[in-house]
Amino acid sequence: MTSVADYYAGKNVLITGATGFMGKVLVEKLLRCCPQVRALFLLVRPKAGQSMQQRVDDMIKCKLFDRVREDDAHFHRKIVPISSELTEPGLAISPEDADKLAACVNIVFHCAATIRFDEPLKHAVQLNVIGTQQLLGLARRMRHLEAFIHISTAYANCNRKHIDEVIYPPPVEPRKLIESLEWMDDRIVQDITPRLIGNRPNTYTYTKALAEYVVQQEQDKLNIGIIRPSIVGASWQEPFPGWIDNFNGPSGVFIAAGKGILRTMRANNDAVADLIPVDVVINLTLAAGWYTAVHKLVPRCPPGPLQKHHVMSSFKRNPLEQAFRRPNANITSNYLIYQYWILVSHKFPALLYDLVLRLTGQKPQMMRIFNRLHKAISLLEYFSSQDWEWNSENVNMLMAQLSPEDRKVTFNFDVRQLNWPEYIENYCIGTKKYVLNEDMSDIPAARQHLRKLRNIRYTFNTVLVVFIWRVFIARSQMARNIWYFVVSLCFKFLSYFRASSTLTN
Ligand SMILES: CCCCCCCCCCCCCCCCCC(=O)SCCNC(=O)CCNC(=O)[C@H](O)C(C)(C)COP(=O)(O)OP(=O)(O)OC[C@H]1O[C@@H](n2cnc3c(N)ncnc32)[C@H](O)[C@@H]1OP(=O)(O)O
Ligand SMILES: NC(=O)C1=CN([C@@H]2O[C@H](COP(=O)(O)OP(=O)(O)OC[C@H]3O[C@@H](n4cnc5c(N)ncnc54)[C@H](OP(=O)(O)O)[C@@H]3O)[C@@H](O)[C@H]2O)C=CC1
Repeated sequence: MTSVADYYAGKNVLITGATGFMGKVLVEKLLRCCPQVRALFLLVRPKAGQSMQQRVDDMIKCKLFDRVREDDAHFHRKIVPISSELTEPGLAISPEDADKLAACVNIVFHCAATIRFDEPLKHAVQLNVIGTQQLLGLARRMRHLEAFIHISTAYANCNRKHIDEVIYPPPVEPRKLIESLEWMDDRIVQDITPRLIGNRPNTYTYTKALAEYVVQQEQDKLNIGIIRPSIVGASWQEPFPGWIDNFNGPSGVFIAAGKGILRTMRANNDAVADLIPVDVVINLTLAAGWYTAVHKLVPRCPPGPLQKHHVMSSFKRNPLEQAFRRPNANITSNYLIYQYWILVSHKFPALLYDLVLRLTGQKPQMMRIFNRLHKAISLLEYFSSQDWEWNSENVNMLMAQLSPEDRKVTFNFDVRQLNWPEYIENYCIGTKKYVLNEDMSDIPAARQHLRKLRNIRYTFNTVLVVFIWRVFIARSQMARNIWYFVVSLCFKFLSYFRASSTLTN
Protein backbone atom coordinates (compact mmCIF):
# COMPACT_ATOMS: atom_id res chain seq x y z
CA MET A 1 0.00 0.00 0.00
CA THR A 2 1.61 3.30 -1.09
CA SER A 3 1.19 6.36 1.08
CA VAL A 4 -0.68 9.37 -0.29
CA ALA A 5 2.51 11.48 -0.20
CA ASP A 6 4.36 8.79 -2.21
CA TYR A 7 1.68 8.99 -4.88
CA TYR A 8 2.17 12.76 -5.29
CA ALA A 9 5.98 12.43 -5.53
CA GLY A 10 7.15 13.70 -8.93
CA LYS A 11 3.61 14.72 -9.96
CA ASN A 12 2.55 17.96 -11.65
CA VAL A 13 -0.67 19.26 -10.12
CA LEU A 14 -3.04 21.86 -11.58
CA ILE A 15 -5.24 23.81 -9.14
CA THR A 16 -8.03 26.29 -9.87
CA GLY A 17 -9.33 28.58 -7.11
CA ALA A 18 -5.94 28.45 -5.35
CA THR A 19 -6.34 32.02 -4.06
CA GLY A 20 -9.63 31.08 -2.36
CA PHE A 21 -10.22 29.75 1.14
CA MET A 22 -9.99 26.03 0.35
CA GLY A 23 -7.51 26.39 -2.50
CA LYS A 24 -4.93 28.01 -0.22
CA VAL A 25 -5.19 25.21 2.33
CA LEU A 26 -4.85 22.66 -0.48
CA VAL A 27 -1.68 24.32 -1.83
CA GLU A 28 -0.19 24.55 1.69
CA LYS A 29 -0.93 20.93 2.54
CA LEU A 30 0.47 19.62 -0.73
CA LEU A 31 3.70 21.57 -0.27
CA ARG A 32 4.09 20.59 3.40
CA CYS A 33 3.00 16.96 3.42
CA CYS A 34 3.91 15.91 -0.11
CA PRO A 35 7.37 17.55 -0.34
CA GLN A 36 8.32 15.46 -3.39
CA VAL A 37 5.52 16.93 -5.53
CA ARG A 38 7.14 18.33 -8.68
CA ALA A 39 5.13 21.48 -9.49
CA LEU A 40 1.86 23.17 -8.64
CA PHE A 41 0.33 25.02 -11.59
CA LEU A 42 -2.12 27.59 -10.23
CA LEU A 43 -4.71 29.12 -12.57
CA VAL A 44 -5.00 32.67 -11.24
CA ARG A 45 -6.54 35.82 -12.67
CA PRO A 46 -5.28 39.37 -12.22
CA LYS A 47 -7.63 41.19 -9.83
CA ALA A 48 -8.13 44.58 -8.21
CA GLY A 49 -5.13 46.14 -9.95
CA GLN A 50 -2.79 43.29 -8.98
CA SER A 51 -1.11 41.02 -11.50
CA MET A 52 -1.52 37.28 -11.00
CA GLN A 53 2.15 37.04 -9.93
CA GLN A 54 1.65 39.74 -7.24
CA ARG A 55 -1.43 37.92 -6.00
CA VAL A 56 0.42 34.63 -5.68
CA ASP A 57 3.37 36.37 -3.97
CA ASP A 58 0.97 37.93 -1.46
CA MET A 59 -0.77 34.64 -0.93
CA ILE A 60 2.38 32.69 -0.04
CA LYS A 61 3.51 35.44 2.32
CA CYS A 62 0.46 34.92 4.51
CA LYS A 63 0.67 33.24 7.92
CA LEU A 64 -0.95 30.08 6.60
CA PHE A 65 2.35 29.23 4.87
CA ASP A 66 4.57 29.73 7.96
CA ARG A 67 5.06 26.01 8.56
CA VAL A 68 5.96 25.32 4.91
CA ARG A 69 8.38 28.25 5.02
CA GLU A 70 10.07 26.76 8.10
CA ASP A 71 10.52 23.41 6.32
CA ASP A 72 11.70 24.85 3.00
CA ALA A 73 12.45 28.53 2.50
CA HIS A 74 12.41 28.02 -1.32
CA PHE A 75 9.03 26.29 -1.51
CA HIS A 76 7.74 29.02 -3.87
CA ARG A 77 9.91 27.58 -6.66
CA LYS A 78 7.40 24.75 -7.01
CA ILE A 79 4.54 27.18 -7.62
CA VAL A 80 3.90 28.08 -11.26
CA PRO A 81 1.16 30.72 -11.67
CA ILE A 82 -0.71 30.60 -14.97
CA SER A 83 -2.82 33.58 -15.96
CA SER A 84 -6.38 32.44 -16.45
CA GLU A 85 -9.90 33.84 -16.26
CA LEU A 86 -12.30 30.91 -16.11
CA THR A 87 -15.23 32.82 -17.60
CA GLU A 88 -13.32 33.69 -20.80
CA PRO A 89 -13.17 31.50 -23.92
CA GLY A 90 -10.35 28.96 -23.64
CA LEU A 91 -10.06 30.01 -19.96
CA ALA A 92 -7.96 32.91 -21.33
CA ILE A 93 -4.86 30.72 -21.10
CA SER A 94 -2.15 31.51 -23.64
CA PRO A 95 -1.58 28.77 -26.28
CA GLU A 96 1.97 28.20 -24.93
CA ASP A 97 0.69 27.73 -21.36
CA ALA A 98 -2.10 25.44 -22.59
CA ASP A 99 0.41 23.29 -24.47
CA LYS A 100 2.68 23.13 -21.41
CA LEU A 101 -0.21 22.03 -19.18
CA ALA A 102 -1.40 19.49 -21.74
CA ALA A 103 2.09 18.00 -21.79
CA CYS A 104 2.81 17.62 -18.11
CA VAL A 105 -0.18 17.82 -15.72
CA ASN A 106 -0.99 14.60 -13.83
CA ILE A 107 -3.78 15.67 -11.46
CA VAL A 108 -6.33 18.50 -11.60
CA PHE A 109 -8.11 19.93 -8.53
CA HIS A 110 -10.96 22.19 -9.60
CA CYS A 111 -11.87 24.42 -6.64
CA ALA A 112 -12.77 27.69 -8.38
CA ALA A 113 -16.42 28.71 -8.26
CA THR A 114 -18.63 31.56 -7.34
CA ILE A 115 -20.04 30.65 -3.94
CA ARG A 116 -22.28 33.73 -3.56
CA PHE A 117 -25.88 32.84 -2.94
CA ASP A 118 -27.15 35.96 -4.73
CA GLU A 119 -25.08 35.55 -7.91
CA PRO A 120 -27.06 36.35 -11.08
CA LEU A 121 -27.79 33.09 -12.91
CA LYS A 122 -25.89 34.05 -16.05
CA HIS A 123 -22.66 34.65 -14.17
CA ALA A 124 -23.05 31.56 -11.96
CA VAL A 125 -23.56 29.42 -15.09
CA GLN A 126 -20.64 31.12 -16.83
CA LEU A 127 -18.20 30.26 -14.05
CA ASN A 128 -19.57 27.16 -12.32
CA VAL A 129 -20.83 25.30 -15.41
CA ILE A 130 -19.16 26.68 -18.57
CA GLY A 131 -15.85 27.25 -16.71
CA THR A 132 -15.95 23.61 -15.57
CA GLN A 133 -16.75 22.42 -19.13
CA GLN A 134 -13.80 24.38 -20.50
CA LEU A 135 -11.46 23.02 -17.84
CA LEU A 136 -12.60 19.50 -18.73
CA GLY A 137 -11.80 20.36 -22.36
CA LEU A 138 -8.27 21.29 -21.32
CA ALA A 139 -8.04 18.14 -19.16
CA ARG A 140 -8.93 15.97 -22.16
CA ARG A 141 -5.82 17.33 -23.88
CA MET A 142 -3.59 16.35 -20.92
CA ARG A 143 -1.67 13.32 -22.05
CA HIS A 144 -0.56 12.16 -18.59
CA LEU A 145 -3.69 13.01 -16.61
CA GLU A 146 -4.43 10.47 -13.87
CA ALA A 147 -7.28 12.15 -11.96
CA PHE A 148 -9.64 15.11 -12.23
CA ILE A 149 -11.03 16.11 -8.82
CA HIS A 150 -14.00 18.43 -8.82
CA ILE A 151 -15.02 20.22 -5.61
CA SER A 152 -18.78 20.31 -5.46
CA THR A 153 -21.01 20.86 -2.42
CA ALA A 154 -23.13 18.60 -0.24
CA TYR A 155 -26.00 20.98 -1.06
CA ALA A 156 -25.88 20.56 -4.85
CA ASN A 157 -28.87 18.24 -4.39
CA CYS A 158 -30.39 20.01 -1.39
CA ASN A 159 -33.83 19.68 -2.99
CA ARG A 160 -33.67 16.03 -1.83
CA LYS A 161 -33.91 14.95 1.78
CA HIS A 162 -31.76 11.84 1.41
CA ILE A 163 -28.63 12.22 -0.68
CA ASP A 164 -26.54 9.30 -1.88
CA GLU A 165 -23.02 9.44 -3.25
CA VAL A 166 -24.27 9.38 -6.84
CA ILE A 167 -24.74 12.01 -9.54
CA TYR A 168 -28.43 12.76 -9.87
CA PRO A 169 -30.04 13.74 -13.18
CA PRO A 170 -29.61 17.48 -13.71
CA PRO A 171 -32.54 19.88 -13.22
CA VAL A 172 -32.12 20.86 -16.89
CA GLU A 173 -29.87 19.75 -19.73
CA PRO A 174 -26.90 22.17 -19.27
CA ARG A 175 -26.37 22.58 -23.03
CA LYS A 176 -29.96 23.76 -23.54
CA LEU A 177 -29.74 26.21 -20.64
CA ILE A 178 -26.43 27.63 -21.89
CA GLU A 179 -27.89 28.11 -25.39
CA SER A 180 -30.94 29.92 -24.03
CA LEU A 181 -28.92 32.17 -21.73
CA GLU A 182 -26.79 33.25 -24.67
CA TRP A 183 -29.62 35.18 -26.36
CA MET A 184 -31.61 36.15 -23.29
CA ASP A 185 -31.51 39.66 -21.94
CA ASP A 186 -30.32 39.94 -18.28
CA ARG A 187 -33.76 41.19 -17.19
CA ILE A 188 -35.52 38.16 -18.69
CA VAL A 189 -32.99 35.83 -17.04
CA GLN A 190 -33.62 37.53 -13.70
CA ASP A 191 -37.39 37.09 -14.12
CA ILE A 192 -37.22 33.39 -14.96
CA THR A 193 -34.49 32.47 -12.44
CA PRO A 194 -36.92 31.43 -9.65
CA ARG A 195 -38.80 29.18 -12.11
CA LEU A 196 -35.55 27.62 -13.32
CA ILE A 197 -33.99 26.93 -9.93
CA GLY A 198 -37.32 25.47 -8.73
CA ASN A 199 -37.03 23.97 -5.26
CA ARG A 200 -33.35 24.87 -4.84
CA PRO A 201 -32.72 28.00 -2.74
CA ASN A 202 -30.24 29.81 -4.98
CA THR A 203 -28.27 29.91 -8.23
CA TYR A 204 -25.21 28.54 -6.40
CA THR A 205 -26.65 25.11 -5.55
CA TYR A 206 -28.41 24.97 -8.94
CA THR A 207 -25.24 25.60 -10.95
CA LYS A 208 -23.17 23.25 -8.73
CA ALA A 209 -25.68 20.47 -9.55
CA LEU A 210 -25.29 21.22 -13.27
CA ALA A 211 -21.49 21.23 -12.89
CA GLU A 212 -21.57 17.74 -11.32
CA TYR A 213 -23.48 16.46 -14.34
CA VAL A 214 -21.06 18.15 -16.74
CA VAL A 215 -18.16 16.44 -14.93
CA GLN A 216 -19.92 13.09 -14.96
CA GLN A 217 -20.31 13.31 -18.75
CA GLU A 218 -16.55 12.91 -19.03
CA GLN A 219 -16.32 9.79 -16.90
CA ASP A 220 -15.57 7.52 -19.87
CA LYS A 221 -12.63 9.65 -20.93
CA LEU A 222 -11.19 10.81 -17.59
CA ASN A 223 -10.73 9.47 -14.07
CA ILE A 224 -13.22 11.66 -12.26
CA GLY A 225 -13.61 12.24 -8.51
CA ILE A 226 -16.20 14.56 -6.99
CA ILE A 227 -15.96 15.86 -3.42
CA ARG A 228 -19.06 17.18 -1.69
CA PRO A 229 -18.20 19.08 1.50
CA SER A 230 -21.00 20.49 3.66
CA ILE A 231 -20.36 23.86 5.36
CA VAL A 232 -16.61 24.34 5.49
CA GLY A 233 -15.28 26.03 8.63
CA ALA A 234 -11.93 26.98 10.17
CA SER A 235 -9.13 24.43 10.37
CA TRP A 236 -9.19 21.79 13.09
CA GLN A 237 -5.44 21.09 13.40
CA GLU A 238 -3.52 22.07 10.30
CA PRO A 239 -1.45 24.01 9.65
CA PHE A 240 -2.65 25.36 13.01
CA PRO A 241 -6.02 25.30 14.78
CA GLY A 242 -8.65 27.90 13.94
CA TRP A 243 -7.29 29.23 10.64
CA ILE A 244 -10.00 31.03 8.66
CA ASP A 245 -9.86 34.00 6.28
CA ASN A 246 -13.41 34.94 5.29
CA PHE A 247 -16.91 35.90 6.39
CA ASN A 248 -18.69 33.13 4.49
CA GLY A 249 -21.33 30.87 6.03
CA PRO A 250 -20.89 30.30 9.76
CA SER A 251 -17.83 32.58 10.11
CA GLY A 252 -19.87 35.72 9.37
CA VAL A 253 -22.60 34.48 11.72
CA PHE A 254 -20.04 33.85 14.48
CA ILE A 255 -18.44 37.27 14.06
CA ALA A 256 -21.78 39.07 14.01
CA ALA A 257 -22.81 37.14 17.16
CA GLY A 258 -19.45 37.79 18.84
CA LYS A 259 -19.79 41.50 18.15
CA GLY A 260 -23.23 41.37 19.78
CA ILE A 261 -24.92 42.49 16.56
CA LEU A 262 -26.62 39.22 15.70
CA ARG A 263 -28.96 38.36 18.58
CA THR A 264 -31.34 36.01 16.83
CA MET A 265 -31.38 33.58 13.95
CA ARG A 266 -33.80 31.05 12.51
CA ALA A 267 -32.28 27.60 12.79
CA ASN A 268 -32.82 24.13 14.17
CA ASN A 269 -32.20 24.38 17.85
CA ASP A 270 -30.32 21.11 18.41
CA ALA A 271 -28.00 20.73 15.47
CA VAL A 272 -28.05 24.00 13.64
CA ALA A 273 -25.60 23.32 10.85
CA ASP A 274 -23.46 20.61 9.32
CA LEU A 275 -19.95 21.89 9.77
CA ILE A 276 -16.68 20.41 8.56
CA PRO A 277 -13.17 21.80 9.18
CA VAL A 278 -11.29 22.90 6.08
CA ASP A 279 -8.21 20.74 6.82
CA VAL A 280 -10.44 17.65 6.99
CA VAL A 281 -11.91 18.48 3.56
CA ILE A 282 -8.45 18.99 2.10
CA ASN A 283 -7.11 15.72 3.57
CA LEU A 284 -10.05 13.90 2.03
CA THR A 285 -9.55 15.71 -1.29
CA LEU A 286 -5.88 14.71 -1.51
CA ALA A 287 -6.65 11.14 -0.53
CA ALA A 288 -9.41 11.10 -3.17
CA GLY A 289 -6.91 12.38 -5.76
CA TRP A 290 -4.69 9.41 -5.04
CA TYR A 291 -7.55 6.90 -5.03
CA THR A 292 -9.31 8.32 -8.13
CA ALA A 293 -6.16 7.83 -10.16
CA VAL A 294 -7.10 4.15 -9.92
CA HIS A 295 -10.87 4.11 -9.20
CA LYS A 296 -13.78 6.53 -9.57
CA LEU A 297 -15.31 8.17 -6.55
CA VAL A 298 -18.01 10.53 -5.22
CA PRO A 299 -17.30 10.99 -1.51
CA ARG A 300 -19.09 13.44 0.75
CA CYS A 301 -17.36 14.90 3.77
CA PRO A 302 -18.91 13.70 7.03
CA PRO A 303 -20.07 16.78 8.95
CA GLY A 304 -20.56 17.47 12.62
CA PRO A 305 -23.22 19.43 14.48
CA LEU A 306 -22.61 23.07 15.25
CA GLN A 307 -24.00 24.14 18.60
CA LYS A 308 -24.68 27.73 19.41
CA HIS A 309 -23.85 27.68 23.13
CA HIS A 310 -20.20 26.80 22.37
CA VAL A 311 -19.99 29.91 20.18
CA MET A 312 -21.49 32.21 22.81
CA SER A 313 -19.43 30.93 25.72
CA SER A 314 -16.28 31.04 23.62
CA PHE A 315 -16.85 34.70 22.70
CA LYS A 316 -17.52 35.50 26.35
CA ARG A 317 -14.13 34.03 27.28
CA ASN A 318 -12.36 35.62 24.29
CA PRO A 319 -14.41 38.70 23.44
CA LEU A 320 -14.10 40.61 20.19
CA GLU A 321 -13.11 44.25 20.41
CA GLN A 322 -15.69 47.04 20.58
CA ALA A 323 -18.74 44.77 20.70
CA PHE A 324 -22.08 46.47 20.11
CA ARG A 325 -23.76 44.33 22.78
CA ARG A 326 -22.83 41.30 24.85
CA PRO A 327 -22.80 38.08 22.76
CA ASN A 328 -26.12 36.35 23.31
CA ALA A 329 -28.09 34.91 20.41
CA ASN A 330 -31.52 33.43 20.51
CA ILE A 331 -31.82 30.57 18.03
CA THR A 332 -35.40 29.66 17.21
CA SER A 333 -37.25 27.71 14.56
CA ASN A 334 -40.49 29.58 15.26
CA TYR A 335 -41.21 32.35 12.75
CA LEU A 336 -43.22 34.56 15.14
CA ILE A 337 -40.69 34.30 17.97
CA TYR A 338 -37.96 35.10 15.46
CA GLN A 339 -39.80 38.21 14.26
CA TYR A 340 -40.28 39.27 17.89
CA TRP A 341 -36.52 39.01 18.58
CA ILE A 342 -35.71 40.82 15.32
CA LEU A 343 -37.84 43.72 16.51
CA VAL A 344 -36.73 43.78 20.16
CA SER A 345 -33.09 42.72 19.83
CA HIS A 346 -32.11 44.07 16.42
CA LYS A 347 -34.32 46.90 15.18
CA PHE A 348 -35.08 48.64 18.46
CA PRO A 349 -31.42 48.86 19.68
CA ALA A 350 -30.34 49.92 16.17
CA LEU A 351 -32.91 52.72 16.09
CA LEU A 352 -31.89 53.81 19.57
CA TYR A 353 -28.19 53.79 18.68
CA ASP A 354 -28.79 55.71 15.46
CA LEU A 355 -30.82 58.26 17.43
CA VAL A 356 -27.87 58.77 19.79
CA LEU A 357 -25.55 59.14 16.77
CA ARG A 358 -27.88 61.72 15.20
CA LEU A 359 -28.17 63.67 18.47
CA THR A 360 -24.37 63.78 18.78
CA GLY A 361 -24.02 65.06 15.19
CA GLN A 362 -22.76 61.78 13.72
CA LYS A 363 -23.99 59.80 10.72
CA PRO A 364 -26.46 57.02 11.62
CA GLN A 365 -25.16 53.59 10.55
CA MET A 366 -26.60 50.82 12.71
CA MET A 367 -29.87 50.33 10.82
CA ARG A 368 -27.88 49.99 7.57
CA ILE A 369 -25.64 47.31 9.16
CA PHE A 370 -28.69 45.41 10.41
CA ASN A 371 -30.36 45.55 7.00
CA ARG A 372 -27.27 43.90 5.48
CA LEU A 373 -27.16 41.36 8.29
CA HIS A 374 -30.83 40.48 7.74
CA LYS A 375 -30.21 39.95 4.03
CA ALA A 376 -27.25 37.65 4.81
CA ILE A 377 -29.02 35.54 7.44
CA SER A 378 -32.13 35.21 5.31
CA LEU A 379 -29.92 33.63 2.62
CA LEU A 380 -28.35 31.21 5.14
CA GLU A 381 -31.67 30.31 6.78
CA TYR A 382 -32.51 27.62 4.27
CA PHE A 383 -29.38 25.68 5.31
CA SER A 384 -29.58 26.30 9.05
CA SER A 385 -33.21 25.32 9.50
CA GLN A 386 -33.36 21.97 7.73
CA ASP A 387 -31.87 18.51 8.11
CA TRP A 388 -30.53 16.25 5.42
CA GLU A 389 -29.55 12.59 5.46
CA TRP A 390 -26.33 11.92 3.63
CA ASN A 391 -24.72 8.68 2.70
CA SER A 392 -20.96 8.53 3.39
CA GLU A 393 -20.05 5.00 2.37
CA ASN A 394 -17.38 6.11 -0.10
CA VAL A 395 -15.73 8.23 2.59
CA ASN A 396 -15.57 5.24 4.94
CA MET A 397 -14.28 3.02 2.14
CA LEU A 398 -11.59 5.56 1.27
CA MET A 399 -10.56 5.82 4.91
CA ALA A 400 -10.13 2.05 5.03
CA GLN A 401 -7.82 2.19 1.96
CA LEU A 402 -5.32 4.52 3.63
CA SER A 403 -2.17 3.33 5.39
CA PRO A 404 -2.45 3.55 9.21
CA GLU A 405 -0.06 6.53 9.27
CA ASP A 406 -2.08 8.45 6.64
CA ARG A 407 -5.40 7.52 8.23
CA LYS A 408 -4.45 8.54 11.76
CA VAL A 409 -2.00 11.36 11.21
CA THR A 410 -1.04 12.85 7.84
CA PHE A 411 -4.34 12.68 5.93
CA ASN A 412 -6.77 12.16 8.77
CA PHE A 413 -10.38 12.98 7.82
CA ASP A 414 -12.13 11.12 10.61
CA VAL A 415 -14.20 13.83 12.33
CA ARG A 416 -15.36 11.38 15.00
CA GLN A 417 -12.09 12.20 16.76
CA LEU A 418 -12.90 15.89 16.82
CA ASN A 419 -13.64 17.55 20.16
CA TRP A 420 -16.39 19.99 19.08
CA PRO A 421 -16.31 22.46 22.01
CA GLU A 422 -12.53 22.79 21.63
CA TYR A 423 -12.86 23.16 17.85
CA ILE A 424 -15.49 25.90 18.15
CA GLU A 425 -13.35 27.72 20.73
CA ASN A 426 -10.40 27.71 18.30
CA TYR A 427 -12.72 28.71 15.44
CA CYS A 428 -13.98 31.75 17.35
CA ILE A 429 -10.42 32.73 18.32
CA GLY A 430 -9.45 32.23 14.64
CA THR A 431 -12.12 34.70 13.45
CA LYS A 432 -10.72 37.20 15.96
CA LYS A 433 -7.07 36.71 15.01
CA TYR A 434 -7.12 35.99 11.28
CA VAL A 435 -10.33 37.57 9.93
CA LEU A 436 -10.62 40.66 12.13
CA ASN A 437 -6.84 40.94 12.80
CA GLU A 438 -7.47 41.67 16.47
CA ASP A 439 -4.68 41.27 18.98
CA MET A 440 -5.09 38.61 21.69
CA SER A 441 -3.36 40.94 24.16
CA ASP A 442 -6.43 43.23 23.96
CA ILE A 443 -8.69 40.61 25.53
CA PRO A 444 -8.67 42.21 29.04
CA ALA A 445 -9.81 45.52 27.51
CA ALA A 446 -12.50 43.71 25.49
CA ARG A 447 -13.71 41.98 28.69
CA GLN A 448 -13.81 45.33 30.43
CA HIS A 449 -15.92 46.64 27.53
CA LEU A 450 -18.36 43.72 27.94
CA ARG A 451 -18.66 44.51 31.66
CA LYS A 452 -19.44 48.11 30.76
CA LEU A 453 -22.14 46.91 28.33
CA ARG A 454 -23.60 44.68 31.05
CA ASN A 455 -23.79 47.63 33.44
CA ILE A 456 -25.44 49.76 30.75
CA ARG A 457 -28.01 47.01 30.24
CA TYR A 458 -28.78 46.76 33.98
CA THR A 459 -29.12 50.54 34.22
CA PHE A 460 -31.33 50.64 31.13
CA ASN A 461 -33.59 47.87 32.46
CA THR A 462 -33.90 49.59 35.85
CA VAL A 463 -34.80 52.91 34.23
CA LEU A 464 -37.34 51.11 32.03
CA VAL A 465 -39.04 49.45 35.04
CA VAL A 466 -39.16 52.71 36.97
CA PHE A 467 -40.56 54.48 33.90
CA ILE A 468 -43.26 51.85 33.40
CA TRP A 469 -44.08 52.07 37.09
CA ARG A 470 -44.42 55.84 36.95
CA VAL A 471 -46.49 55.88 33.77
CA PHE A 472 -48.86 52.98 34.35
CA ILE A 473 -48.80 51.62 37.89
CA ALA A 474 -48.78 54.90 39.77
CA ARG A 475 -51.51 56.43 37.60
CA SER A 476 -54.08 53.70 37.07
CA GLN A 477 -55.99 51.77 39.71
CA MET A 478 -56.49 48.81 37.35
CA ALA A 479 -52.74 48.55 36.59
CA ARG A 480 -52.06 48.74 40.32
CA ASN A 481 -54.51 45.87 40.99
CA ILE A 482 -52.90 43.74 38.28
CA TRP A 483 -49.45 44.56 39.68
CA TYR A 484 -50.47 43.59 43.27
CA PHE A 485 -52.08 40.42 41.96
CA VAL A 486 -48.88 39.39 40.08
CA VAL A 487 -46.67 40.25 43.08
CA SER A 488 -48.84 38.29 45.53
CA LEU A 489 -48.95 35.32 43.13
CA CYS A 490 -45.15 35.31 42.92
CA PHE A 491 -44.95 35.59 46.68
CA LYS A 492 -47.32 32.62 47.14
CA PHE A 493 -45.30 30.50 44.73
CA LEU A 494 -42.10 31.38 46.54
CA SER A 495 -43.59 30.52 49.93
CA TYR A 496 -44.91 27.23 48.54
CA PHE A 497 -41.50 26.21 47.11
CA ARG A 498 -39.73 27.26 50.31
CA ALA A 499 -42.18 25.16 52.38
CA SER A 500 -41.88 22.11 50.12
CA SER A 501 -38.06 22.28 50.07
CA THR A 502 -38.03 22.51 53.91
CA LEU A 503 -40.25 19.38 54.03
CA THR A 504 -37.97 17.38 51.71
CA ASN A 505 -34.89 18.39 53.73
C1 LIG B 1 -25.06 32.43 16.62
C2 LIG B 1 -24.72 31.14 17.00
C3 LIG B 1 -24.36 30.15 16.06
C4 LIG B 1 -25.40 29.70 15.17
C5 LIG B 1 -24.82 29.15 14.03
C6 LIG B 1 -25.70 28.96 12.86
C7 LIG B 1 -24.83 28.98 11.68
C8 LIG B 1 -25.56 28.69 10.48
C9 LIG B 1 -24.76 28.97 9.31
C10 LIG B 1 -25.37 28.42 8.12
C11 LIG B 1 -24.46 28.59 7.00
C12 LIG B 1 -25.00 27.95 5.82
C13 LIG B 1 -24.03 27.98 4.75
C14 LIG B 1 -24.47 27.12 3.64
C15 LIG B 1 -23.36 26.52 3.05
C16 LIG B 1 -23.43 25.93 1.77
C17 LIG B 1 -22.06 25.47 1.61
C18 LIG B 1 -21.48 25.77 0.30
O1 LIG B 1 -21.53 24.92 -0.48
S1 LIG B 1 -20.67 27.25 -0.25
C19 LIG B 1 -20.05 28.31 0.81
C20 LIG B 1 -21.03 29.17 1.39
N1 LIG B 1 -21.18 30.39 0.66
C21 LIG B 1 -21.39 31.42 1.39
O2 LIG B 1 -21.38 31.35 2.58
C22 LIG B 1 -21.58 32.71 0.65
C23 LIG B 1 -22.64 33.47 1.30
N2 LIG B 1 -22.44 34.89 1.11
C24 LIG B 1 -23.05 35.59 0.17
O3 LIG B 1 -23.74 35.04 -0.67
C25 LIG B 1 -22.90 37.10 0.22
O4 LIG B 1 -21.78 37.43 1.00
C26 LIG B 1 -24.14 37.78 0.81
C27 LIG B 1 -25.25 37.74 -0.23
C28 LIG B 1 -24.58 37.14 2.11
C29 LIG B 1 -23.83 39.26 1.17
O5 LIG B 1 -23.52 39.98 0.06
P1 LIG B 1 -23.15 41.55 0.17
O6 LIG B 1 -24.08 42.23 1.09
O7 LIG B 1 -23.03 42.04 -1.22
O8 LIG B 1 -21.76 41.52 0.92
P2 LIG B 1 -20.35 40.94 0.38
O9 LIG B 1 -20.30 39.46 0.57
O10 LIG B 1 -20.03 41.46 -0.97
O11 LIG B 1 -19.38 41.59 1.43
C30 LIG B 1 -19.16 43.00 1.43
C31 LIG B 1 -18.08 43.32 2.45
O12 LIG B 1 -18.53 43.03 3.77
C32 LIG B 1 -17.67 42.12 4.41
N3 LIG B 1 -18.50 41.26 5.25
C33 LIG B 1 -19.28 40.24 4.85
N4 LIG B 1 -19.89 39.70 5.90
C34 LIG B 1 -19.49 40.42 7.00
C35 LIG B 1 -19.77 40.35 8.39
N5 LIG B 1 -20.57 39.42 8.89
N6 LIG B 1 -19.18 41.24 9.22
C36 LIG B 1 -18.35 42.19 8.75
N7 LIG B 1 -18.05 42.29 7.42
C37 LIG B 1 -18.62 41.43 6.57
C38 LIG B 1 -16.97 41.38 3.28
O13 LIG B 1 -15.70 40.89 3.67
C39 LIG B 1 -16.86 42.46 2.22
O14 LIG B 1 -15.73 43.27 2.47
P3 LIG B 1 -14.90 43.87 1.22
O15 LIG B 1 -14.34 42.69 0.50
O16 LIG B 1 -15.89 44.63 0.41
O17 LIG B 1 -13.85 44.72 1.89
N1 LIG C 1 -16.64 27.38 1.61
C1 LIG C 1 -17.55 26.46 1.80
O1 LIG C 1 -18.23 26.40 2.83
C2 LIG C 1 -17.78 25.43 0.75
C3 LIG C 1 -17.18 25.47 -0.49
N2 LIG C 1 -17.44 24.48 -1.40
C4 LIG C 1 -16.81 24.50 -2.72
O2 LIG C 1 -15.41 24.59 -2.54
C5 LIG C 1 -14.82 25.34 -3.59
C6 LIG C 1 -13.95 26.40 -3.01
O3 LIG C 1 -14.71 27.23 -2.15
P1 LIG C 1 -14.03 28.42 -1.35
O4 LIG C 1 -12.57 28.23 -1.32
O5 LIG C 1 -14.76 28.55 -0.08
O6 LIG C 1 -14.39 29.66 -2.27
P2 LIG C 1 -13.66 31.07 -2.40
O7 LIG C 1 -14.71 32.05 -2.81
O8 LIG C 1 -12.85 31.37 -1.21
O9 LIG C 1 -12.66 30.85 -3.62
C7 LIG C 1 -13.09 30.82 -4.93
C8 LIG C 1 -11.89 30.71 -5.84
O10 LIG C 1 -12.36 30.68 -7.19
C9 LIG C 1 -11.62 31.64 -7.92
N3 LIG C 1 -12.39 32.25 -9.01
C10 LIG C 1 -13.61 32.81 -8.90
N4 LIG C 1 -13.98 33.30 -10.08
C11 LIG C 1 -12.96 33.04 -10.95
C12 LIG C 1 -12.76 33.31 -12.32
N5 LIG C 1 -13.69 33.92 -13.05
N6 LIG C 1 -11.60 32.90 -12.89
C13 LIG C 1 -10.65 32.29 -12.16
N7 LIG C 1 -10.80 32.00 -10.86
C14 LIG C 1 -11.94 32.38 -10.27
C15 LIG C 1 -11.31 32.73 -6.92
O11 LIG C 1 -10.27 33.51 -7.43
P3 LIG C 1 -10.11 35.06 -7.08
O12 LIG C 1 -9.27 35.07 -5.84
O13 LIG C 1 -9.43 35.59 -8.26
O14 LIG C 1 -11.47 35.62 -6.88
C16 LIG C 1 -10.94 31.90 -5.72
O15 LIG C 1 -9.62 31.47 -5.82
C17 LIG C 1 -15.97 25.86 -4.43
O16 LIG C 1 -16.10 25.04 -5.55
C18 LIG C 1 -17.19 25.71 -3.54
O17 LIG C 1 -18.34 25.46 -4.30
C19 LIG C 1 -18.26 23.45 -1.12
C20 LIG C 1 -18.88 23.37 0.07
C21 LIG C 1 -18.70 24.35 1.09
